[in-house]
Amino acid sequence: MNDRNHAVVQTLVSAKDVALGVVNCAGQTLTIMPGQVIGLLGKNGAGKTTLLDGLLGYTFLNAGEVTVFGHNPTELPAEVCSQIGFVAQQDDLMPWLTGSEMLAATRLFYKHWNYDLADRLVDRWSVPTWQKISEMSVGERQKLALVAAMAHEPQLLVLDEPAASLDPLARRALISELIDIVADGERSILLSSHIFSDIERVASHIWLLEKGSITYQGGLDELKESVVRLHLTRPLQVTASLALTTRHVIRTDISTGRETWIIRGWNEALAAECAAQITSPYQVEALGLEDAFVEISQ
Ligand SMILES: Nc1ncnc2c1ncn2[C@@H]1O[C@H](COP(=O)(O)OP(=O)(O)OP(=O)(O)O)[C@@H](O)[C@H]1O
Repeated sequence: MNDRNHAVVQTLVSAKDVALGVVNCAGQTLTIMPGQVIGLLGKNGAGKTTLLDGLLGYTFLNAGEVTVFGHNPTELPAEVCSQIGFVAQQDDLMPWLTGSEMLAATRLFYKHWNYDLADRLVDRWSVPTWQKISEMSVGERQKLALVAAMAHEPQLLVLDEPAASLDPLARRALISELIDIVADGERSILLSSHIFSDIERVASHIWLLEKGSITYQGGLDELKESVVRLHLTRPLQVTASLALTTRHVIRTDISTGRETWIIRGWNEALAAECAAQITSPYQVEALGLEDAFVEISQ
């Protein structure tokens, strides 16, 4: 097998030039590789759910091409479907079944079902499996949907805001399960969430969706390091023009005696330019993921 074939086999999901609904990723290729945990971030209405639906073949694309395990996602063979676990933002559980009946029905679709894992998750999350789904709370339904998506140990787990209705204990349990899932480097997770502390705990990579377009695809740490606040003392004294730096300033706050630049694309070259040319005191403030997202999205 040559390197090119090897790369194709290894890529779990590839999405090129995808357009559907508000999503327009013309000129962009998104990939999910084994072992990656991708946090999909974006404001309300950015198109996260739309993109996930397109990647999994639940919605037809207007343009572009997606492959999932090398197949068109609208025509996935059964053995590929069994390698995918999905929890939708709004669950589609059958309300007339009890939790146990629902899990029993779900496992009929899979050759592999880890009974111990399902029992452990039900126990850990105190899912009332004897109750009818229609009588469960929103959080209990979300936990049941997670058990159903995880018990067949899929190679690709796709979660659309999986923790939105979970209490902090259940959320922590979910994150530790997700960390265990990817520990062997073989399985991958794509999850959208507005809970940035969760994303920071579990994600290796980030897809940042802004108004339907991916504006960042890369490592979590690299994203955090690329957005800084530069706090400058006024009046600002520079020895030459800061052409490179100022091109990357996305916002400026000015108050008495202080000036703050929000810089996107911070790197060694910009740091060196500032160090060489700004003679008045200044500090560089590194940001957490949530602050970086807020600054980028304003
Ligand atoms: N069923 C639908 N019918 C018509 N338009 C829709 C539908 N679902 C989504 N949209 C449109 O697509 C846009 C993106 O919605 P989507 O659910 O993908 O956003 P999102 O990033 O997941 O948002 P949120 O963070 O609020 O879940 C919405 O603003 C809406 O205009």
